[in-house]
Amino acid sequence: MIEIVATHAVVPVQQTVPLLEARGRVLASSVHSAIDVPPFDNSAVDGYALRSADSRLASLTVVGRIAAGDPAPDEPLEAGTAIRLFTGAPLPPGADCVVMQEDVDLDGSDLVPARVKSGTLLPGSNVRPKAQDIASGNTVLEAGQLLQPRHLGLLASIGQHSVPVFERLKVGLLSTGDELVEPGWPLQPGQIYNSNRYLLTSWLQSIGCNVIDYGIIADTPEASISCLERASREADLVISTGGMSVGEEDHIKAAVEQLGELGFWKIRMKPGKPLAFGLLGKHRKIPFLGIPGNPGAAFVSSLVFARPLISWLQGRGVSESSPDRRLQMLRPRAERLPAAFTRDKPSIRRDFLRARIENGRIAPFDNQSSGMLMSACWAEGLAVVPEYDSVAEGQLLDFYRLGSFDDS
Ligand SMILES: Nc1nc2c(c(=O)[nH]1)N[C@H]1C(S)=C(S)[C@@H](COP(=O)(O)OP(=O)(O)OC[C@H]3O[C@@H](n4cnc5c(N)ncnc54)[C@H](O)[C@@H]3O)O[C@H]1N2
Ligand code: MOO
Repeated sequence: MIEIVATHAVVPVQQTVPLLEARGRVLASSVHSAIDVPPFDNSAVDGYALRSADSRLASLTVVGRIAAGDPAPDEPLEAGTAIRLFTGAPLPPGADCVVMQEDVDLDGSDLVPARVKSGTLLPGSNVRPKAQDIASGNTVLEAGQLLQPRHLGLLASIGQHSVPVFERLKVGLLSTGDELVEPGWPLQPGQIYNSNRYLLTSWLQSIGCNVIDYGIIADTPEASISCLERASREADLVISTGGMSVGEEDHIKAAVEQLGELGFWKIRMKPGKPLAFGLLGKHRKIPFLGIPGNPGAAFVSSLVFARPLISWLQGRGVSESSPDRRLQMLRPRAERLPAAFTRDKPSIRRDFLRARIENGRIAPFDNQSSGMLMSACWAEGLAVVPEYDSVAEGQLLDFYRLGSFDDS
């Protein structure tokens, strides 16, 4: 899937946004620092700056005071003297260490290093040297980095007030199914509420996408073709839910074939079997992901398939040296944890169980029906039972915490 996308996808367009609007966006070009951080040698503690050789003296004379925010004095510190200073204050020239105030006594302007153990105050003690964190010219972040609060803090530390990011991915979302009704309306016999639209819209927004919501599309070939054709012009990625299976009312697959090409359909995964992937459009080809209608299947397949695809299209990891490395970086990380259950009958599909960790072991939700969302809300993650495998109690399985899909 990613190989096909990599062939057709274009690098997203860049824009510059203020730092406080950049959380969850993807950095469009690498950032180099124009300054040293910290910009000057400064004290790591509240105390007194001195020459380390003078720490053996019985007393030193305190000759001044430097607060954080003050400039360093011009004159070098003379032998036998010390300067009162505070955490973050610049080290005066001539001084090479700072003694903590708890380790000294003060007698008027005389400083007595009463509790300084011999040989412990050395050049550099309690000093944070200039450029300790970042040297001017260093690359601090690579293009393709997903910007989290810590990255914004780093960018602020080098004085950057705006940041180049890729434009938000536009995801066209459509729900199919004549049985679907929006929440807020009464249910008629045979109807159910459209939960996938809310699950997927809010999730897509939470991972930095702009959602173009096409609502509920009637189960007809005409409606499916017309909506997908429009979406292929307006969106960068189209996701549909429902209509992927084998019934006469399932028209999405045929519409994709007519408007572009179907890459694959059906996958040995549970839930999520009728998942489809394709490309829409004759000239500008945009990816299409058909997610099964069952809400539990929509939940699992959006994490397992849509998430890495979206990350790729968002430009994450563009600085990686090869597509394989990039893909590796975009994959969620699994933990290996023992099963608290047994399963005798192997399945021909890879099973993604909605599960919790209880006493360090994987405990799946009782009912794994793909029509259910209670299991998704109860779960802390997805446990993977490989295809053709039975499970013995204590057997180690891959467990993907739900957060691992979004933080990777
Ligand atoms: N004869 C076969 N029938 C089915 C097969 C199969 O292989 N052979 N596969 C089953 C599996 S597995 C799944 S998963 C579903 C997927 O079907 P579709 O993707 O075609 O989805 P629908 O038929 O439209 O709906 C399935 C189910 O989900 C409900 N649904 C649909 N959309 C929503 C929504 N937006 N919000 C809430 N619920 C939704 C719908 O009412 C159905 O109950 O097919 C099996 N059948
Ligand atoms: O693949 Mo379906 O999602 O098992 O119910």
